[in-house]
Amino acid sequence: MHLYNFSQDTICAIATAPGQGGLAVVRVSGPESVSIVSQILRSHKPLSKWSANYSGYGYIMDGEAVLDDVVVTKFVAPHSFTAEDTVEISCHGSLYIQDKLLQILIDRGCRMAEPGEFTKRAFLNGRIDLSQAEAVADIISARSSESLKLARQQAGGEYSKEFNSLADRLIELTSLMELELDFSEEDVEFADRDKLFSLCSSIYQRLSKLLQTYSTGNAIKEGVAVAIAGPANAGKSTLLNKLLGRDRAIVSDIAGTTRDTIEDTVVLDGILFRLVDTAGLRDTSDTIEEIGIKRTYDELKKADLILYVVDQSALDEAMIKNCTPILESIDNPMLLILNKSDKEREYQYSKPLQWKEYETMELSAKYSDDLVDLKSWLVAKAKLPGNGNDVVVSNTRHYEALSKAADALKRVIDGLQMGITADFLSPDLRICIDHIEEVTGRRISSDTILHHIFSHFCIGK
Ligand SMILES: Nc1nc2c(c(=O)[nH]1)N(C=O)[C@@H](CNc1ccc(C(=O)N[C@@H](CCC(=O)O)C(=O)O)cc1)CN2
Ligand SMILES: Nc1nc2c(ncn2[C@@H]2O[C@H](COP(=O)(O)OP(=O)(O)OP(=O)(O)O)[C@@H](O)[C@H]2O)c(=O)[nH]1
Ligand SMILES: [Mg+2]
Repeated sequence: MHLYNFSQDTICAIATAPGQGGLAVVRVSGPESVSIVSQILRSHKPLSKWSANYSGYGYIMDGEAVLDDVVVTKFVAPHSFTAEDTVEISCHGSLYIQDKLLQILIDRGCRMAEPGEFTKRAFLNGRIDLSQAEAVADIISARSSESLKLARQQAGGEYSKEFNSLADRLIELTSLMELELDFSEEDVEFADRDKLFSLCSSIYQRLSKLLQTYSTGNAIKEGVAVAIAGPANAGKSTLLNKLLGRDRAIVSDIAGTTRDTIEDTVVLDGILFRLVDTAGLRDTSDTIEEIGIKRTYDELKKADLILYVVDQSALDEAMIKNCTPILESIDNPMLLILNKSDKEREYQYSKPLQWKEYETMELSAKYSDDLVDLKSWLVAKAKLPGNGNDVVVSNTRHYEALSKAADALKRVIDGLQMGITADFLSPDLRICIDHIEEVTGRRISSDTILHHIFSHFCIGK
């Protein structure tokens, strides 16, 4: 671990959103923060004399002229977000003032921060681990209470503790096994095979359980993708508009109204949904409509949830015949919506509806006031099981690392069952530990991986 491995450079960036605002915050972090800012700050006493965590009023000077009056906060290492000396300048949010202030800081020896560099420093200086650093980015991009909850869980200690303790249990075991290798002549067993087996199995089960939380966890983080599909004229766009609470898509009684996919978001019960209205499925000779229908099939594959809408009043045997193969090809959780419940059925089909196995809901997209049951269905399908405090994996990097860890552990378990000796088991145990430790970054030293993670942050974070 690189505890208090302070960087040499002093970096600066605007931490607030780009553009004009009421205020803007410029952050400066690194060993020269205090001395650089004190050169351009006129205040009741020199910045170097301010106590830690103190905020005070002053003037930023551009040579002899006042650029702006500001509030400055001083943090003293290691008690700051980056664990370095940090100075924050809260100025008026004019674009000119922001640019000029950065320019002055750079002239005095600061370097423009790279995206995520403040958080990267917090990680490199040991204030937070890698999964906590990633959680900072998730907190910033959270758009719903549930995604914020996941991000805050990962930002807190519990998430990392789970993975560090799994790794620690395996490390203890591996050390015992590797001890055996040192005494291989003597044919001793330090690590009891039965205990080893039950420990590996229990960790494997835990990993599998955590991996299962990913699809829902990631959907909550990114927004749950809901495809609205079905035959032309079924009322898909009407349903989209009703769920959004506004007229987003064009509705008409002409079949083939929607040609391209239309996407918009809505938050239901704290969960962000990405609703995708699609081109109605029907045989067509229109080239553009055909492209739209191909997109519908793509959306059906990508969606987390599918609302398959049919006009129950217009259902006849031909339509049932057209829809059945599509319905059968859908693997994702799906709700079959029998729309236009306000309308009488035009055609009494001879056989009972053969779609008994599908979850079905009858409604009127056009005339019902509120689609309470449908909204509850969406929320129930998107919610995570459990009490809300369980560790949930929502980060793709973590998911990949944990999948590899589980694969390696599976090989160990299989090997134990076959009575394989310690020298063949310990490499896979090591691989498993390394992958688990990738999550919290105990085992990440690669600059490429770090660069990849932090370059996705905003500048100033
Ligand atoms: N103005 C401002 N607001 C902000 C941040 C910031 O950096 N500056 N944050 C940035 O993300 C978030 C808060 N995170 C922070 C995390 C740690 C420390 C800090 O100074 N920690 C010290 C002292 C702790 C204490 O006094 O209890 C430490 O950990 O030693 C500050 C902010 C959100 N709001
Ligand atoms: N009576 C009744 N009419 C509805 C209902 N839902 C939609 N409609 C009508 O059905 C027609 C088609 O609605 P749309 O929402 O455009 O249907 P669509 O499935 O998006 O159609 P395409 O985009 O062509 O695939 C419109 O005239 C709507 O007003 C409903 O619940 N009851
Ligand atoms: Mg439509």
